[in-house]
Amino acid sequence: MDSRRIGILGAGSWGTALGMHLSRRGHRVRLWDIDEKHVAAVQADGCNERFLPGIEFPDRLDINADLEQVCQASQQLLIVTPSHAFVETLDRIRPWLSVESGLAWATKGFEPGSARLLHEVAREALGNDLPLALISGPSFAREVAQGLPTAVTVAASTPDFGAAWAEWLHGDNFRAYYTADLPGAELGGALKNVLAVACGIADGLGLGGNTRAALITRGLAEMMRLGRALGASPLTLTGLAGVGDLVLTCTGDLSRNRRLGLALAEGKSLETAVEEIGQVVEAVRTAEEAMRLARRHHVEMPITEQVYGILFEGWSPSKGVRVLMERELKSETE
Ligand SMILES: NC(=O)c1ccc[n+]([C@@H]2O[C@H](COP(=O)([O-])OP(=O)(O)OC[C@H]3O[C@@H](n4cnc5c(N)ncnc54)[C@H](O)[C@@H]3O)[C@@H](O)[C@H]2O)c1
Ligand SMILES: O=P(O)(O)OC[C@H](O)CO
Repeated sequence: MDSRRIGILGAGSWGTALGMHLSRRGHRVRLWDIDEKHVAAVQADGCNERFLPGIEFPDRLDINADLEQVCQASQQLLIVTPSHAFVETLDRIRPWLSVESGLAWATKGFEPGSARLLHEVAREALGNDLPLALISGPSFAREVAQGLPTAVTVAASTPDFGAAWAEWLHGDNFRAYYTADLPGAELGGALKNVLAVACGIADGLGLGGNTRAALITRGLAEMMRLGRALGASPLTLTGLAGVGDLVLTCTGDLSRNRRLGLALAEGKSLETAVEEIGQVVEAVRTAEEAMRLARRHHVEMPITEQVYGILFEGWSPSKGVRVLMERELKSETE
């Protein structure tokens, strides 16, 4: 296997888990994080106690607060910050990006304020020649860090770059499929977070399995409608980056977005719930951006709209369910 020197920007749970996996695959991996105290703690502990407690770092993985050192030492750069930090991280690492290195990321979300997909942001910032790739799909960080079987999608702007990232990732209980559909892989990874909040709310209210299945399925219909407007392939949305991640996040209690829904159903405020979770909960920003896109493209997204209303307009979770149930009769495939 072609072993690479990889720099990962963002040493939260997902950046660290991907770093662990890639170093087990034989790559030399350097993590960087903006939080210097966090970096110092990881260096002292030999593991990421804050986000992945109890899982020791393998050989060939270390962490550094010096961005220049990490970027200079790396052949490939992978951004794994929350979506709100994507653009500033891109700007920081721009001096070390080239057509040979390309750029990859595993962030899920939109650019806050514009609702642009991250590949659109990267394309505008870096031009058309630099290869881009993103990693998406059903992948809880803790399970990847533990080496449990996982399958993801790598979407890339060129077949060579997609195949290269898939090969660097693939192996050691980790399958990577590749596709050219960047909008599909990005939309699936972003929108599923909002739908997971809806499922968390429904489960927290004790509404049962029928409701959960209905939310997942009709949530997929929302994804498909917006996907059609943005040029995503339905095949991607029924693959790992769509249905796969939707099912995982809507049903798995490791999901921070699902746990936000459970906390809201208990009557906790958004601020308290997010603070208690203590990690990024992408649905909060994504709900806002998804509604912006729905309005811009005249796409009906009633579940997303209810989640938005509950998060930002003070709508009650139980009323949200009633509104969805009382919508007018329509064809399932509309
Ligand atoms: N955790 C998972 O299971 C998982 C899986 C797949 C995708 N993702 C996605 O990966 C992204 C990162 O999530 P996470 O779970 O690692 O979050 P996290 O909350 O575990 O950690 C976030 C990390 O980002 C760092 N950070 C914050 N602002 C930064 C900035 N301006 N510059 C650089 N670093 C900054 C923080 O210091 C922290 O270390 C999200 O978009 C998430 O949806 C997460
Ligand atoms: O914990 P969540 O809800 O951010 O989900 C993590 C991953 O995106 C699951 O694929």
